Amino acid sequence: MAVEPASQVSTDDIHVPPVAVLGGGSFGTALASIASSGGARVRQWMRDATLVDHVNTHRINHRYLPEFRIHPDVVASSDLAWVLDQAQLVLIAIPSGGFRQVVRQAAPHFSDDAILVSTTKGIETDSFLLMSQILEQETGSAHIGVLSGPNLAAEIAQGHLSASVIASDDEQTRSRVQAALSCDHFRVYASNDRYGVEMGGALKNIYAIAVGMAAALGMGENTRSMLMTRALAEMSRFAVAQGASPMTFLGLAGVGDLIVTCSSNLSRNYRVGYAMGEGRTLEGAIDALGQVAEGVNTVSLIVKRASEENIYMPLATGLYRVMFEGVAPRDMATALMRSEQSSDVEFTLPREDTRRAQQQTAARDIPS
Ligand SMILES: NC(=O)C1=CN([C@@H]2O[C@H](COP(=O)(O)OP(=O)(O)OC[C@H]3O[C@@H](n4cnc5c(N)ncnc54)[C@H](OP(=O)(O)O)[C@@H]3O)[C@@H](O)[C@H]2O)C=CC1
Ligand SMILES: O=C(CO)COP(=O)(O)O
Repeated sequence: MAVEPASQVSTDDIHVPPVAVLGGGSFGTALASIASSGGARVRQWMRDATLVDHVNTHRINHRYLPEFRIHPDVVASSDLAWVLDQAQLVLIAIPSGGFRQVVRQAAPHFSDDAILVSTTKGIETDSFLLMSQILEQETGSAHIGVLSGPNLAAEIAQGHLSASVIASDDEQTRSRVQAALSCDHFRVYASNDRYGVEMGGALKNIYAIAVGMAAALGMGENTRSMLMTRALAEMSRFAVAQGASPMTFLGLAGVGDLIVTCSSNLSRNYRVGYAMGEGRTLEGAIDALGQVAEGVNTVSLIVKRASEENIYMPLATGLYRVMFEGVAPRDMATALMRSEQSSDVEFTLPREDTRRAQQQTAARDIPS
């Protein structure tokens, strides 16, 4: 059970709506302190009672964010009903594998009209649903949003200036989250493309694995740039085919998040790729990480869906074959470099136009 610090007991004079954070990992921990710094009553749920005691006693989440001093007013608890009591904003930072189960447990305790926000960058395996769609299914709430952007938890914890996107069709959700999470070092932008923002967050993890692998193999900066730019083309091609706005991929939740996860050793997805590039097996890389890298599951789901819907995703497909079918990364790189010529920005020169031009050239070149 939670231990309430003295500063938490009297919150009657605080008019900022109470916040609940579900998840005791690195991102949930960073977000709880941000919300608390804005003056909200913040309660953070984590399932492990030992970690709860440690957080409340030492103000450190030694398991997930050991260098970070948690805001004095955040109270951790493993009592879900108590954490959610009167909460007007609920931030859910649970990996996609456990997301639905936690939402099901929590749903009976959500306050009427509470704003429910997923911060999770993954896809549910069996249903291919994004986390906000699970929230919709499980609660029927009209106040659902997604928070996504270039937000390495460890950097937020260090106070580095960072920005994110709250995406929702619901204006109240957007403005309440902007108010609750904005502070001197964290800035929240708004979007109404919930699907695009959420899909961007899930997809970029795939390419962080690919770039991590290429880095371990000694790639140059030209290579990194090529991979990231073509990754952006693939991500937007896939998401737009599913209904997202292409413009979203120009923003923080698209190219912004892609840049940070493909550039930093703090990204767990990048680290899985790097470990595989050094010669570890996938299982070895995951074990060495000891945390969730959502991209490992996402790449399988996306490659399957892209194949079913005939969406051209050579990088994701190549990565899948390296990760799960034992193809050597260098052989895959060569195959990709030698594959069919394509257009640069497909929204200006569609791939079909390039292909047609190639066919015409080939026909013209055939000697009669
Ligand atoms: N870390 C980051 O930099 C960022 C992460 N995200 C996203 O946030 C999501 C959460 O990530 P993050 O906080 O980093 O995760 P971590 O891996 O740091 O921690 C995961 C947390 O979720 C808990 N958890 C896992 N499964 C369950 C379950 N079935 N029931 C209850 N609790 C569970 C874990 O509890 P236990 O310790 O008991 O296993 C732990 O508290 C991910 O989808 C990630 O993509 C988004 C932006 C940045
Ligand atoms: O999403 C993230 C940063 O925006 C965190 O990425 P990882 O899950 O790869 O650590």
